[in-house]
Amino acid sequence: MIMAAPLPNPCEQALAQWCACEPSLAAPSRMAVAYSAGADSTALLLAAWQRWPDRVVALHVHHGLQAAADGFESHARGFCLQHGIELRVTRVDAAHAPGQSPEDAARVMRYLTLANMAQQAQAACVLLGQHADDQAETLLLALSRGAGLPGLAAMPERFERHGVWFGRPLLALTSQSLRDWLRDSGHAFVDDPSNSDQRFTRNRIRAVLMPAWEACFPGFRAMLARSARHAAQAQVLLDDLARLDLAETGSPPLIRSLQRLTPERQANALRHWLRSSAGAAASAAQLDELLAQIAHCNTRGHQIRLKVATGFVVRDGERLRYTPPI
Ligand SMILES: Nc1ncnc2c1ncn2[C@@H]1O[C@H](COP(=O)(O)OP(=O)(O)OP(=O)(O)O)[C@@H](O)[C@H]1O
Repeated sequence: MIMAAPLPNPCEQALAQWCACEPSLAAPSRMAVAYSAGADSTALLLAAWQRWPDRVVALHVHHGLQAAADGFESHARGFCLQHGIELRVTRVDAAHAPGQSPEDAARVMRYLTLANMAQQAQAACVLLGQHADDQAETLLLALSRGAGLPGLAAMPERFERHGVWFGRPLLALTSQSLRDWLRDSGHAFVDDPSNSDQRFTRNRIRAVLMPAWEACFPGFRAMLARSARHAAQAQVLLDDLARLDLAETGSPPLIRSLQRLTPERQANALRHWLRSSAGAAASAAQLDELLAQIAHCNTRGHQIRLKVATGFVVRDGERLRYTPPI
């Protein structure tokens, strides 16, 4: 009897291509995979384990608040035991701040926890399982919220957070291709029940918008990914321009120097200053108001005090200053 050859895991090629752009990861001493026990990170974990058999560590974050979290952890333990993959688990309880959604709080806590675990494991990088559908959803979500370029750039293939490198090697693969491979190869994974909860905007985009786009524009995911890359490139240029302008205005910026820039360049420089010095994201309305205040700041007595993010931008003599919340 002729045995069918095992199907190749599509993540293996995607991982090889991603690594080819990362010469520093040609021979990592340790590599971490953020493993939720869901479909995507399961396929990714198996590809990473195939590539670096003795150097992969799976990192699982147990979200204590979620009812199904115990089940995810026990599945993750069983799966890693079965394959001889080292697994590390950390339990977190991410309480959300007023005005912050529970999902955002959980995401922020997850990245911090993954970074800490990766440092303890001395891993060169943490690989994440987001794919082309996630990227398309992120872009559609950004468009629906009127996002600027940083939002339209969607998710980068690599980024640094909390002193640790994170990578997304699967951004060109569709969710369906990963699930088909897992099913055909007989690998088990868990489905997070909250992924089908229609109260979440992202889930409505997945259930309603994505099939409609696919019906009108087959293969639209690759096109959206291309748009996101264009936006990311343009954002790099805007960041370069902001750094040049802030070198002229000083940081914190001199009000008179800001006034010499066009309003668009002022807004770009201020956004960059607030983000890089205080981690503060100004809304479009807040920036408009700040630009109007700067334009009218022509006398010694002109005060500026504007709420931006959770703190205030104030006039401090000749300069602006950001005061974070106490
Ligand atoms: N609890 C967790 N522990 C470790 N990593 C996680 C966890 N939740 C998510 N991740 C990582 O973040 C990526 C994106 O998270 P997201 O919530 O979109 O995925 P998921 O549906 O929970 O899981 P998967 O992407 O594996 O199907 C995952 O692919 C995985 O790499």
